[in-house]
Amino acid sequence: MTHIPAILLIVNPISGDIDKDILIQKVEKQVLNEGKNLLIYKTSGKHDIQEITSILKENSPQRVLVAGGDGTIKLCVEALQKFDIPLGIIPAGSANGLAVDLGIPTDLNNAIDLALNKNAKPMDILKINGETAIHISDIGINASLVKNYDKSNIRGKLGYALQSIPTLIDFKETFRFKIVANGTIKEGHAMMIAIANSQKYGNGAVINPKGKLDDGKFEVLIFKSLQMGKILQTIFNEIPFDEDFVEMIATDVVEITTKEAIPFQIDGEYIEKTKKIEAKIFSKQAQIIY
Ligand SMILES: Nc1ncnc2c1ncn2[C@@H]1O[C@H](COP(=O)(O)OP(=O)(O)OP(=O)(O)O)[C@@H](O)[C@H]1O
Repeated sequence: MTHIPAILLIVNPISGDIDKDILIQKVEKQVLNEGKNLLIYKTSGKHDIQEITSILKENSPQRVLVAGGDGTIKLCVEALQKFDIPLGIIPAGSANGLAVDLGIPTDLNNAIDLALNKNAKPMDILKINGETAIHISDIGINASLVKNYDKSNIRGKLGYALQSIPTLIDFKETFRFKIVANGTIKEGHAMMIAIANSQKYGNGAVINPKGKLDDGKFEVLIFKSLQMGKILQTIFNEIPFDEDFVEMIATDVVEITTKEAIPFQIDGEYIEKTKKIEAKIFSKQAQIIY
């Protein structure tokens, strides 16, 4: 009996606002045209990593396609850790931070075509306080903005813009930090410290122009300035990144401690206030198609 190669499509039914039935039909059509089998797994939000792992073991798909936002991509990256299978991304979340950063097409047909046909490239993955991180994490003013946005009902760019007002009320002063990286210690005051392997937030704002996804290093970006307006304009992608205004440390491991507990987010998801962050890079842990 000849073996028919399989493609596994992992769909988050609740992420973003794309119609997932149409998405599945489009993927199905292309996969069948290529003479392959399509397996579909819809996430439930519970035990997804275990479920995906057993499908991978049983079916050894040629590639995995994920339709969801950063949270869904992250769980696929975790499930794929022990397998050498490429992961293609079909942006179907609300913000799609990593997909924007990787330049994945927003057009559904083009994204599917790329995910099914292009070769994968290795990508470094971060562990931050024990959590897998695939995009940009930070403490300070942006994490505070993410927290306020999560609590509000207005989505999208306007939602973020509106939350800049309560964020500025909450977050008026710099915080004291200590960074240990590359065998050196740096201390000072900052409005925000980001940990980034890639370059851009989901709105396209470049905050880490030197970020490379496969160099075994990530960047710690210290936004020291008290010019709050300029920081927010950078985050909102209204002004270009100004190197003079941000200090950058390239490293493979970092410990950041702060005097007080500071708002903290990983990949657009608010975690909690924290006083200590430990981050480490794991070189070329994922095979991503982009
Ligand atoms: N069937 C489901 N019901 C409820 N929650 C789910 C389900 N499937 C997945 N989830 C949850 O969805 C979250 C991931 O969503 P994801 O980040 O991919 O989308 P998003 O929030 O719309 O996009 P983005 O991160 O781009 O803003 C995870 O917390 C996961 O547990």
